[in-house]
Order: sequence, then structure tokens, then C-alpha cells
Amino acid sequence: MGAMAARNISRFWEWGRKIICVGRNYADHAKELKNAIPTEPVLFLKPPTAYVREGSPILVPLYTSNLHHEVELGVVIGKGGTSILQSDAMDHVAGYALCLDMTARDIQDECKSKGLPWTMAKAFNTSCPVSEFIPKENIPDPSKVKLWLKVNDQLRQSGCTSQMIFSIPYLISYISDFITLEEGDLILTGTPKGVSAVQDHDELQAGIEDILTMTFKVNRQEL
Ligand SMILES: CC(=O)CC(=O)C(=O)O
Ligand SMILES: [Mg+2]
Repeated sequence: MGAMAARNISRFWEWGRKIICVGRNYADHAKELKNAIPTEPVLFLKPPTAYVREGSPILVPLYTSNLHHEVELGVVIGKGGTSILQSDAMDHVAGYALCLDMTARDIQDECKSKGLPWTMAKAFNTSCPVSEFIPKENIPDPSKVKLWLKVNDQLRQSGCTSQMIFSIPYLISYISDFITLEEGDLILTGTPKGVSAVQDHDELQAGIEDILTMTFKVNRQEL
């Protein structure tokens, strides 16, 4: 093989592409944080340095004392595009991944109260744990996917993508109107209710019913 190995979408986290996150896409989660139900998608970004894979820990940034888990379905883009029609959107999907949108909730609350962006709360290193790539064929109906998350064996989150306010085709079309989607991009589609704090040494286990599970340790960042 030559020096340039072919890139494989099943290792999308190595491609250095965008991570586009949708917030407040489940009414029950918006309500638990006392946020209004959105009439348009709420979007923010994570850098590719946010990715972490099983076997490596989720690091708690030194500046937070309230790090929350948010379990989410991730959509991996297989074909890029701009101004994608909702009717064509699923042709742009290569597959899925189970994802966590780790959130420094105290920092997010502070940013919200000051009208500042959520970058420090959402985009830090290891803020996006991801599972193996799930080929599109393995989830024939992404609008009926059951997600769950346990902390130290205690169930904290359990939801279904049928509860999403904005569907996957709608989100792909909406985002691509102003951010060109590229092959290897990941869209996090929002979290259901049950988010809660994690501590140093906790074990997070999350799953997509009948498809896969993943496990991550939490470690406080070293000084
Ligand atoms: C309030 C949030 O952190 C929004 C978010 O990320 C979500 O998934 O909802
Ligand atoms: Mg989220």
C-alpha cells in the first residue's frame, strides 16, 4: 500500500471533520433544564479534538464542578452537500454512531446568563465520546431508535428518537442551508431527559437498543 492509505468512513472520527450539535431537540429535556421548546433548531459546534473512543477516559476539565452526560444519536454524513432538500437528505447519510455530548453545565449556565457562546462548556477535549460506526443499513428507521445511558449501573437516560422535535432529514436540510456538509461530518441530534452529573472514577455505559453498547471511564484532568 502507498503512503496515503484510503480513508474509511467507519473511522470518521479520524478525518478531522465538523461535529455539528443540535440542542433542545427533545421537549422533555428542554423542560428539565427550564428552556423554551425551540421553534427552530439550536446549533453549536465541537472541534474534532473533542472525539474520544472506548479505552480512553472522558476527562473532566479543571474548570467545571458539574460535568453532565447527554446521550445522543449521531448521524455520519457520507455525501456532502449544500442546500440539501429534505426529500434527498437520507441519501447523504453513511451511517450512525452512539455519542455523548459531555457538557460542563455550570459553565454553560454562566455563558447563558452572560449571553456568551457555549464553547468552553461543550467543545473541550474528550467532550464527544463516540461508539463504533453503525452502517446505515443496520438502522433502517432512525426515527425509532431507543437510546439509554447508565452511570455506575444506574439508569439515568432512556429515550427514543421518535421524541425528537426536528427529524433527521429536516436537520440535514436546515444545517446544509448555511453550513456545507462534508463527507465524515457528524451531527449530534440532541438528548432526551435524565441528564445528570458525573464524577471522577464513574463508569458510563450507553446503548442503542438491539444494536450496540459502549463504556467510558471518567477521570478528573491532571493539573
Ligand atoms: C441545553 C443543552 O445542553 C442542549 C443540548 O446539547 C441538547 O442535547 O439538548
Ligand atoms: Mg446535547
